[in-house]
Amino acid sequence: METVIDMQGVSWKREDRFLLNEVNWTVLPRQHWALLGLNGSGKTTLLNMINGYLWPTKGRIQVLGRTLGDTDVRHLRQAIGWVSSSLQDKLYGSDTGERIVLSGKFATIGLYDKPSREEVSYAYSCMEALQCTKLWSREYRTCSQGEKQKLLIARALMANPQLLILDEPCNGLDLFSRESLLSAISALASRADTPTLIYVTHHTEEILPLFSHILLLRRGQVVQARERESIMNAEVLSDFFENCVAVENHAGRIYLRPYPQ
Ligand SMILES: Nc1ncnc2c1ncn2[C@@H]1O[C@H](COP(=O)(O)OP(=O)(O)OP(=O)(O)O)[C@@H](O)[C@H]1O
Repeated sequence: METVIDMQGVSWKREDRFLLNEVNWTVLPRQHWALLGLNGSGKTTLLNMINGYLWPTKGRIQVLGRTLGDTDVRHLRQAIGWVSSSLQDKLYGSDTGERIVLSGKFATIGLYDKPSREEVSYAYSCMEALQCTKLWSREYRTCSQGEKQKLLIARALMANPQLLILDEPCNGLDLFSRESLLSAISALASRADTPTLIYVTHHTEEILPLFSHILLLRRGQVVQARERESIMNAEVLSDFFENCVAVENHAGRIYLRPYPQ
């Protein structure tokens, strides 16, 4: 079985400091992973490696069966959707939801080619997957943060990726927009043709039960990379955060409280 991601002994050193240190991580088909780490733990650095934007100082990386260094990364990137909020401000505010999503097919900012009828219908189905078809004719600049995130994910689906990285998608969302986005992600994951999902976050309660595995990253090192059940408990999470935390489980989601010593 072809691995989705396979990192072995991956390190990245800058200015005498290891920003990633001996990272081993294997993602298999039909797994969905959450990547949990505090600010500065190395999550973005890791994603940059997976997408071939950074080169490891040491170690080997395979993504979708292709070894980085041995493959055309531009080709590889077409099979990876990387949704991060940094893209939000680059898109044209006057474009409609339809055009924003369709532009994902061509990986362009703005739409320059006339899409076929099939492409338009596929764009609609991507928006259905994200429960945001009501944004079809809406100007992008009039969308809320949560609506923009849904459009960006639908846009990434337009290229039919095998791997979809959701990079802190709930940042800046209020409680209800966050729940609406998480519910859309949950619906997306339940579809038969869903790509492998990697969900990057600082917050355990965003890690929906659909994420079968969790990688805990701290100061550039993998602390744990295992099934969610063996990670989402007070003992492992207190050890990981180096602070005592109490956990509350609501519908399979884990809410943390700092625990007075
Ligand atoms: N090009 C670089 N040169 C030197 N240090 C860097 C470089 N890029 C990142 N760093 C440092 O590496 C560490 C990890 O950064 P990274 O952005 O990967 O963390 P992160 O987990 O994504 O953080 P956040 O959750 O805040 O986005 C940080 O201390 C950062 O300052």
